[in-house]
Amino acid sequence: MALGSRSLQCAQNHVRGRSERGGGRPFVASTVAPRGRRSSVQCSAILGQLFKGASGAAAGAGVAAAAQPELEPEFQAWLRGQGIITQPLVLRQCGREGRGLVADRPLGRGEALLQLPDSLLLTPQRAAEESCLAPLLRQLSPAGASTSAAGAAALPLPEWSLLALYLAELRGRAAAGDRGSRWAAYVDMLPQRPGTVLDWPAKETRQLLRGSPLLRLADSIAAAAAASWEELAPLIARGRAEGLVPAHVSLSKADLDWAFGVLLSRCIRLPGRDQLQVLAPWADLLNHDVNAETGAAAAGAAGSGATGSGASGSGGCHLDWEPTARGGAGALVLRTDRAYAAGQQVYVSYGPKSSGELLLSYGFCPPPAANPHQDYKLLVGVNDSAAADPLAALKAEVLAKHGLPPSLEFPLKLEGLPAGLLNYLAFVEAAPQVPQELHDLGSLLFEEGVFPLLDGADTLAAALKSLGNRCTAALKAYPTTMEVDQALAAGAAAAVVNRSPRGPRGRASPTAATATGAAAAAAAAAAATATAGGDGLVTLGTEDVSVSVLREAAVAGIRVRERQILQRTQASAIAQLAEVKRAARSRRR
Ligand SMILES: C[S@@+](CC[C@H](N)C(=O)[O-])C[C@H]1O[C@@H](n2cnc3c(N)ncnc32)[C@H](O)[C@@H]1O
Repeated sequence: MALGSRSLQCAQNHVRGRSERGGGRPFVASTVAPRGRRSSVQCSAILGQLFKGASGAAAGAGVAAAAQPELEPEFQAWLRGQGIITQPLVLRQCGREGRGLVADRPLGRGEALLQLPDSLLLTPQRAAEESCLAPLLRQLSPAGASTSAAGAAALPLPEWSLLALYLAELRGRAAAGDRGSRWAAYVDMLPQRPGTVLDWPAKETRQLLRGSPLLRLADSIAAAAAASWEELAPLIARGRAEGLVPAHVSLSKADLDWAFGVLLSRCIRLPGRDQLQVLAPWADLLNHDVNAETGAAAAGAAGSGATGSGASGSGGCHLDWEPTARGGAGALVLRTDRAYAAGQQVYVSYGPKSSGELLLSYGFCPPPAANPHQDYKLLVGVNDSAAADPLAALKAEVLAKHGLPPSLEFPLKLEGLPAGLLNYLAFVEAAPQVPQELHDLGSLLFEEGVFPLLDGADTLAAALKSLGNRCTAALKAYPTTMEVDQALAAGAAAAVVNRSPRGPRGRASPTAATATGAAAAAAAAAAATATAGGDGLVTLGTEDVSVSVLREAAVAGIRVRERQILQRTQASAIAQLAEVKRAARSRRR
């Protein structure tokens, strides 16, 4: 097994992406309707949105482009007023995905479909300049300033905070009927509830994600939003005290929370402009294709950030800033990755994200079994196994020497072990009698890809044993069993679909809606806890209840897949360990 520093570098890049996401970012469009009773058809629509995946998003799925009333007419008129030609794409309702952009004539590969000039990008710089707090933002000391990712002017606050602050202000103005901003028509078409994890009740988040590595992601998203609020709250208070904030603009925490959700699910990062993060009206109506090639253009940002990097595979157009477009003035350009027939929806990729990552950052959950990016992110670090590893500091030092952090997330998949995992584990688990041997061990593992004997013990065997143990512990950490999760995933979905369409508070028996026996009983019990009725029946009387039940079902489906990945990894570690031991025995003979 020769895994060298290159493969470890790949793993490191992966983690770096995640921590960037944790740094905060944007977005989710939700078709969730306002509070109130909803019909089974509406519930099914929400269900469809959460579980969206293989069917509608498959490249090639057609959306009738025949004459239909124009969607978001005011927004589209505003775009036209700005000189934007939206053809040959038309805005359509695309079923479970909400609004989306559809070809209205056959498109060739590599065609430029959309060219947004800089003036139509809501950039952090622009947000700072147009904010009602601009005088304060200008005064912020250069010491506290950060340089924009685009390397342009120094920004007084992080990009995400500036965009959120201005979005929240725009929302307040819109709510008060103030149409003075030039972004008013854009803000009007943004979803009221982006549907990201920031919309989930905190207690529910912890309960739902217990045992899953997704809890770390949820925590990092919440922490980024909280940090941003901490940063903005005193500024807003000062602006209010100085009379800078118009009386009708609340700039409340709720407004900011909404803005964080919008950014998490809609912000776009532009590699062609040094990773500048922007909101791009119209371009942010592109939906995600789970089958698009890794690294394809992305609308959406969360974490690894919506990127507009090159799309080479199917099902993902390329979206990025092209400096030579518009006669050298530059523009955000969408290019087709292949030919499209009239009526086909055009997709981008939001990045190689697991269904859980999509659920938390964008509010929809493709079936995990159909998502090629589904994984279980195993966290491995020098301090995570033994509370007091006397060699921890030295290990961190050696890891740093090899360009590696003291802890790393490795994406376990059904298909096999991530590159570099065993090398990293072998190092983390090592306990040499002579500590300085860690230096040589690091060089062998990370530079040469060799697993040496350490004090007579096989370091590869130690890594495999550790991996098996970690999978066992991870499997035990889930609060539910596989059987219950399978029933929950199937049962809540069926409960919604089977709900009687008659009567605003129709009920469906979870027993009828789910599997039989113990699994059905478990689903019934779980469903009962999610309803106000307490009579063991699923009552989908309000949006919150139904969304909560559906979320539970989506997360249960994710847990099922995570468990399958852990079980297969565990079995593989055990089999490889047996092989290593057999080989050692035969060498001794
Ligand atoms: C950048 S917006 C795309 C436009 C969005 N459909 C709208 O109506 O505003 C991202 C949001 O679109 C929806 N979305 C995108 N791709 C999807 C997919 N494959 N399945 C279900 N929903 C999707 C999610 O609500 C997501 O938060």
